[in-house]
Amino acid sequence: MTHDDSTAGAVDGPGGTPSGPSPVRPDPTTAEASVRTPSPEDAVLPPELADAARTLFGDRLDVAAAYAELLATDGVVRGLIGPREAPRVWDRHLLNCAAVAERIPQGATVLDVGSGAGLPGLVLAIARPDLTVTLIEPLSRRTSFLIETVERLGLARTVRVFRGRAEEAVTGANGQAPVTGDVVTARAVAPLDRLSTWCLPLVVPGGRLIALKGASVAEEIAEHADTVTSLGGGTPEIHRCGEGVLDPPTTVVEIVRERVVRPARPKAPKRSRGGRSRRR
Ligand SMILES: C[S@@+](CC[C@H](N)C(=O)[O-])C[C@H]1O[C@@H](n2cnc3c(N)ncnc32)[C@H](O)[C@@H]1O
Repeated sequence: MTHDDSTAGAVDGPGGTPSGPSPVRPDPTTAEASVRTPSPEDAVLPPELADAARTLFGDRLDVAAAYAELLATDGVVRGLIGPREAPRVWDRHLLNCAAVAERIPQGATVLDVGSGAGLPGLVLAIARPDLTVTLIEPLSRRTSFLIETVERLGLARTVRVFRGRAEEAVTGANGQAPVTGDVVTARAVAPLDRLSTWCLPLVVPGGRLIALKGASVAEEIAEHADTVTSLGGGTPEIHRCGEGVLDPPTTVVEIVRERVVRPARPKAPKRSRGGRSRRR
């Protein structure tokens, strides 16, 4: 496959996109589907998803459709999503991500860590023009696509791209100022312990991390609850977004940043008096 590790991994990885093919499209796992030339037709909204798309995007549906087309064509050619994902852009990517908008307060500042091709950050910016969104992504091939897509979709007023890792975004890097957000989102980036370590420092106190997760979210929470607490996070809560609109709804875990915990400073090596070793 020509695509890189990003969004193909998102489907099977810890990010929790729903499994299974779309109900009416031809099976995209066939060899034929994977070698086809990317076509704008792949991005046409399937009729059975039209109601959900209208509900989630409202009068921004035309912008969402333009993004779907960019993902299914340019995004595939540039290796940002796998060719098998092209016919699934609406259900597995756009609608899955747009459902999360219901968890985000009006006018919030949102940071999307590990955006890849813009998921979920760009989708949220499309669905919710009241949000100010920063897409945080370290890989240049992906940030180039993101910057161009933001321009092409006319989103430059509300969306910016931070090129770097989440850990760098806390302090600022490469001439870019540090960023914080009321809400930090992530899909398919890392397990909850690592994700909390990277993302909670980016959340303003009282704000929240919203991570899109899959079916095993409860086990993941049980495994990493202590780490989350040690980082100042509150009790992780599971929510289902888009209930009655999407089948299945999108599962998220939310963690409020309740306390500000500074990272532990590494211990200085013990020095003996007079600079000499106590051992003889
Ligand atoms: C599997 S992809 C998921 C992309 C997108 N969120 C999606 O759902 O399609 C993981 C992304 O996280 C990015 N990433 C990995 N570690 C990161 C870090 N420490 N800070 C920011 N982004 C990171 C990678 O470059 C990659 O684009």
